[in-house]
Amino acid sequence: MHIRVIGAPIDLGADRRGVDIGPSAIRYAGLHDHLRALGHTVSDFGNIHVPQPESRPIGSPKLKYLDPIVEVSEELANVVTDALKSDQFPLILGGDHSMALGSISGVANVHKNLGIIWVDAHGDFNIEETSPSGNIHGMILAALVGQGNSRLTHIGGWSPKLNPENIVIVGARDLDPGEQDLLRKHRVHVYTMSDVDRYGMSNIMSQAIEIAGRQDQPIHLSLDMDSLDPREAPGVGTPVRGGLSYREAHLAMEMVSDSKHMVSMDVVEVNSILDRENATARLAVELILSALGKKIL
Ligand SMILES: NC(=[NH2+])NCCC[C@H](N)C(=O)O
Ligand SMILES: [Mn+2]
Ligand SMILES: [Mn+2]
Repeated sequence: MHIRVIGAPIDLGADRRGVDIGPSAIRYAGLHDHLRALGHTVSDFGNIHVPQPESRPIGSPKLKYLDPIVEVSEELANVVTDALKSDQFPLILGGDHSMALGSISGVANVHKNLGIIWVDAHGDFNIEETSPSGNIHGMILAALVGQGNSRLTHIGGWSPKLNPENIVIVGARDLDPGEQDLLRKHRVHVYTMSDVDRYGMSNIMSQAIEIAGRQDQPIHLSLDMDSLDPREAPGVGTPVRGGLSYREAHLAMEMVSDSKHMVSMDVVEVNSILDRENATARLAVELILSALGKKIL
């Protein structure tokens, strides 16, 4: 496979600075060499341009940095669409999760019935009215199904990008009250950490792949590193206790790889300022490799 690495050093969607270094930290952890050792060819687009928060007004406290986030999303969507049209597999490195608005919009330009596996402690299904923070990284999935501010929903001039019934969230353990109502109302499939505890990751992922990949649908995998337990992934801005174990996360990635449905992937929320000796970035590389075909034997 030809993998196109695309950096999205965005921290406009989250409160804490440090995720803007994520793409660099993940590259520094040896991403390209490891991918090549797996037999892939790799090219690197570099990073898309993201304005510094200090250089732009924050705007409404309910939708912080809306203008620059929309600009970045438009650009990222185009870069991702171009990669897919050149038969390349886009691997997008964040940045906070707001970058998935651009990446998934770009994939949706090419794949009309797209399934999503969203591995995350959070639902990222808030709208302006339900968000406790005004941080846009917590609103991205809702925007992609056409809910919320019309500038977020209409990246590329069209909406909705996703059918909520094609979305599966795995690893959820911190959902805001209004966000829970929205997830139920739109019938998004949510596997919480208690589901993972009860049924095991193997069962959960078989179901997730069946739902997101039904009728041979392509799957986009969005991996938020805060899905992992903070003991494994300390370098994230919004850590929540009780997350995925090291092996549960690897198994999830291995099963997505085996499904052969995945057409694109993002890895987000690596916060290098909060990380310990790049451990979270190194774990991100390991999980990318499992998702892209690495086998123990
Ligand atoms: N991508 C993330 N880490 N999202 C965290 C979202 C936290 C919270 N639900 C909010 O809306 O602010
Ligand atoms: Mn997230
Ligand atoms: Mn999260």
